[in-house]
Amino acid sequence: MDYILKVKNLRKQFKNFTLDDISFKLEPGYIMGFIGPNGAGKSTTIKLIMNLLKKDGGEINIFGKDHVKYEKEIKDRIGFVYDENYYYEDLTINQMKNIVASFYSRWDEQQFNYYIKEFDLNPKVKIKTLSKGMKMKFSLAVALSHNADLIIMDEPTSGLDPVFRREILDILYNIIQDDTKSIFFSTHITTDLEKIADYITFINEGKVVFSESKDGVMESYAIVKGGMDLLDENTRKQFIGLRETRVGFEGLTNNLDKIKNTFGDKVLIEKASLEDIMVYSVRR
Ligand SMILES: Nc1ncnc2c1ncn2[C@@H]1O[C@H](COP(=O)(O)OP(=O)(O)OP(=O)(O)O)[C@@H](O)[C@H]1O
Repeated sequence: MDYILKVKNLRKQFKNFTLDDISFKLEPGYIMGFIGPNGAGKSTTIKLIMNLLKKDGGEINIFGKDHVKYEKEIKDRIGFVYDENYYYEDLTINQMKNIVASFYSRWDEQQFNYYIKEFDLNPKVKIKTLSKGMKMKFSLAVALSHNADLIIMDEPTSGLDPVFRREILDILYNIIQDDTKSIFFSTHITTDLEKIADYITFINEGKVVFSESKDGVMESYAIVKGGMDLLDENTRKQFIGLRETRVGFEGLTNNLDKIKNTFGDKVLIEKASLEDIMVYSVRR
């Protein structure tokens, strides 16, 4: 199997945080969402993949090659959107584009002009006058205009209105249709991932909780609702996370058979959303 992105046993140690043994793989033609609470290590992982930070251990292969040894060649094929973009604020969109375009061997001017128009950006205005959302649109236009085979984005939809977010999701979905390109992006907007992601990698406190197909995840987790009288020391342990109120409890499980055995039809079982899975897993 050829992977576009392969991260194996990745480690990075900061003074107060350790990214520990992170592994996941992404094949061509798929979208992987990268989720986790604030401070889980998502941006750190993305910076390590992009070699903006030096890893302490593990392997990162992109297009089958080591990401440091072949950095230049690899980055030519990556469309990167990052939350702290490093643009020259005094330049106009067009001037900045001319600089950025020179770094890419497969820059597509026509494509860029298409996106600038589509995203309602005026190429003559200075970067510093752009709103947060407009800057993100500019970054996206650049990332999508050099025929990248892998698009890596750190929270690309934060600060974007719902209409434009939907438009971006459609664009991303279209990009992977030829089965040769892949997209890896972090987000807190889990409903976006429910719409377009094929795989979900969930990290918490620097560790991978799971990295699986979205359908597999959505099938294996469920929300269980019932009366407080059903909970005791033993039954509590069957849940990944629990929320208790005066009227009853809601719990997350990934072992429905066991839950059905224990509670029979005394509980109500509902589908879990990605947000449920994240919230209950984090607040054990
Ligand atoms: N350069 C650094 N030096 C020391 N600690 C760092 C550094 N960069 C990040 N950290 C720490 O690493 C942890 C993970 O941060 P990171 O930015 O990767 O999280 P995140 O999952 O992207 O969070 P968010 O959702 O809030 O963006 C945090 O505790 C942060 O303080």
